[in-house]
Amino acid sequence: MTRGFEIVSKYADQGLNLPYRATKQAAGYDFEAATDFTLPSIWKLNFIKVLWQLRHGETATDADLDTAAKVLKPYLVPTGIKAYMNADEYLMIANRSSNPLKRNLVLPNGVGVIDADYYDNPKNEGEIFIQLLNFGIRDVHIKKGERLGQGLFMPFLAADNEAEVTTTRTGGFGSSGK
Ligand SMILES: O=c1ccn([C@H]2C[C@H](O)[C@@H](COP(=O)(O)OP(=O)(O)OP(=O)(O)O)O2)c(=O)[nH]1
Ligand SMILES: [Mg+2]
Repeated sequence: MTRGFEIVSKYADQGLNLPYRATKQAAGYDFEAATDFTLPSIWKLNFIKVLWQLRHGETATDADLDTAAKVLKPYLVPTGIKAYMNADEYLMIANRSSNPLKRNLVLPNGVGVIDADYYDNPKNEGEIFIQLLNFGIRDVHIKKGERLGQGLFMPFLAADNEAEVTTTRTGGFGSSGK
């Protein structure tokens, strides 16, 4: 076992496809969405707020801003996939170049880094999520099976004289603290 992909147990009977390379020499394994998913436009509420303000001369309340904040954030789109790899490797998640052009979707984290110790973590079994932000003016409806992004297995190097790291990964997305 060197590196590869598996389906997360809770998706076992959902007919998911493992990530795959679309052409002979493609570097990235394309990941599909595990479920239908809606990515709200980050502008929508802002437009409504501004129009409301222009028409009625009222400023937005804190409650309005809280509602807007729910939409103005990146979403974690589930893939139902986990990846195993050697200890000196990681899986880089990159956007598909067609996503910004065709669907106004960007990876707000630039690239995603899937650590080798994320695999089978106790919190979510190592499920990989693709973080996406919809900068278009309309909501984007993703269908199960649509390709969201690509994963590239990469080697990494460690620095000299590094203090021994003893912390075990328990999850992702801020699990190791601030
Ligand atoms: O696009 C991404 C990025 C990360 N992850 C998962 C795998 C990764 O191993 C873990 C932690 O990612 P990272 O170290 O980049 O985020 P963090 O904010 O430092 O979280 P943590 O404190 O859990 O390390 O979250 C994803 O599923 N998708
Ligand atoms: Mg981290």
